[in-house]
Amino acid sequence: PMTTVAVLGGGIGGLAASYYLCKSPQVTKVILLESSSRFGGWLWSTRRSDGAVFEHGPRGIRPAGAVGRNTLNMVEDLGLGGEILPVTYTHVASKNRYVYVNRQLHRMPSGLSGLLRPVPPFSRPLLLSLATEILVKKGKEDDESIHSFVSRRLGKELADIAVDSLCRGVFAGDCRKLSMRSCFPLLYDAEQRRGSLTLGMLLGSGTSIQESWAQWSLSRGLESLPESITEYLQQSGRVQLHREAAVQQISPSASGWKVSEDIYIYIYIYIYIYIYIYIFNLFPRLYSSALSSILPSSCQPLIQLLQDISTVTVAVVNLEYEGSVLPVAGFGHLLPSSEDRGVLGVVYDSVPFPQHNRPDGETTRLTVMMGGAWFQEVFGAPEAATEERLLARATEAVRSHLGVSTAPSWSRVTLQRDCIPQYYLGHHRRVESMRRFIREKSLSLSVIGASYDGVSVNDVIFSGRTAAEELGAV
Ligand SMILES: Cc1cc2nc3c(=O)[nH]c(=O)nc-3n(C[C@H](O)[C@H](O)[C@H](O)COP(=O)(O)OP(=O)(O)OC[C@H]3O[C@@H](n4cnc5c(N)ncnc54)[C@H](O)[C@@H]3O)c2cc1C
Ligand SMILES: C=Cc1c2[nH]c(c1C)Cc1[nH]c(c(CCC(=O)O)c1C)Cc1[nH]c(c(C)c1CCC(=O)O)Cc1[nH]c(c(C)c1C=C)C2
Repeated sequence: PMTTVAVLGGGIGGLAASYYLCKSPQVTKVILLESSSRFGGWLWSTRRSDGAVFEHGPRGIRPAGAVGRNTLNMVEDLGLGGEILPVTYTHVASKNRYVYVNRQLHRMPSGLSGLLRPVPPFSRPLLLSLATEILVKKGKEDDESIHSFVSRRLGKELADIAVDSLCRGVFAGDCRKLSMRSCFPLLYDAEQRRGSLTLGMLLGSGTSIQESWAQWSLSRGLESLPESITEYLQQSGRVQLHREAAVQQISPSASGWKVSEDIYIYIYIYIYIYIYIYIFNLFPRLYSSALSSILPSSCQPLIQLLQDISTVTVAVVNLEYEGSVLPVAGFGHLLPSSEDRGVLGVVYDSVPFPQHNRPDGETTRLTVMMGGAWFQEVFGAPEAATEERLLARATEAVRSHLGVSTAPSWSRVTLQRDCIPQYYLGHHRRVESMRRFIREKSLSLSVIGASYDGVSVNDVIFSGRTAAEELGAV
């Protein structure tokens, strides 16, 4: 049957779902409703008039695996191939990874020598941890925190320092609460299937082809991606794009869903209500809680499950310094929660992407990420946090971690509220129950976006594709 599909939310997930849907002969019309004045959600870049580019959301996309290849195919299809800025595995930004521990920057162990001898801040050679890991018995729990899983298999020190900081650099979250199974499904599977992470890594999953890029960006910033998808959708002639169209309520009707937002759109959508309308929820700024607030009370169990997925707030502080000020080269450094609860890490944007520097003259661009699961504890309520205070804390971190005592020549503070969903223990069961409820009630609804099956840009785009495929599209 020919269908009209409503996509709620024009973040990268909603745009990707619309992109795949509009390629399907089965879908006659797509209506994309975005509450804010721009599409792209967290993909948000500042392009200064002098040519410098700063990212306030994601800054590097990793091309590995099927989800990574999928995004690159989309990028090529959109004609953005010529704008890709790749960072190879041999680039210093890929080879050098740092943690700031005991008031010092430490390069993370790498290569053979890094495996064989202990490298501070670690007291054991990594090889020893990996070798003994093979002998550790498989866990019996259905779900386990990342910290507990890694302490059990690789030792407490790696869990406290390396994994604690890694989780802050990906989820801005607390590895003692995050679920191993939902956050790192490949490693969880390695234990389940091979009984060991080391063996799992050595034997491989059999599918990954070694790629030469560690990550990539786009010459005018990652926001070019949602911009290009929007253009593509406009040109397709099959997608109606609406900005400033916040969905307030959706309710089931005999033939699909009734979608209501502000008056103008309400009337507009109403015309299409008698056609079968599928609703894709694309993850709202308020994430799962935004979907829960627009669902009817007949969906109470679903509303509850959605509300149980929490999110964290991150303060993103972009800084520009005159001259080449960094004492080290790498992608950036992370801090374990034992070192500083408020500052998650610092990205050395100029190292992987010097093309985004101001073209005339030498500058260094850095981004300090703060808060996350510790936001409230350190900075208080997000609405009360002032830009001045966040900026002062960020420049102080750059001074003490990297020895840069000059003041930045340019800065921008963005408070990204509720920006990263947290997959706490039991997350997989919540998502399963949600999908079961939708199936059992035969609701023509798909839930996609960062709240469910992965938080990276690649995962979110792939979830849009999967939902479109389930509708017979693609
Ligand atoms: C600071 C930061 C850094 C990141 N870094 C990386 C990185 O380096 N690499 C990486 O892969 N990923 C990164 N991510 C993750 C990635 O950017 C996000 O997970 C992804 O962009 C989420 O996309 P989404 O479409 O699910 O949600 P969103 O981007 O939140 O989109 C949802 C959209 O729905 C709209 N909306 C909300 N409510 C309604 C309503 N009622 N009606 C209509 N519209 C509504 C919102 O305005 C929004 O535009 C980062 C995220 C953040 C915040
Ligand atoms: C959802 C939010 C994400 C943030 N970054 C990523 C996502 C999906 C992508 C990402 N960032 C890092 C990894 C680890 C794996 C790897 O290959 O290194 C992934 C998948 C690590 C990282 N993130 C930041 C830094 C400085 C690093 C260390 C890099 C390295 O060791 O090479 C910066 C940073 N990005 C995010 C946050 C919250 C953050 C905090 C400092 C968001």
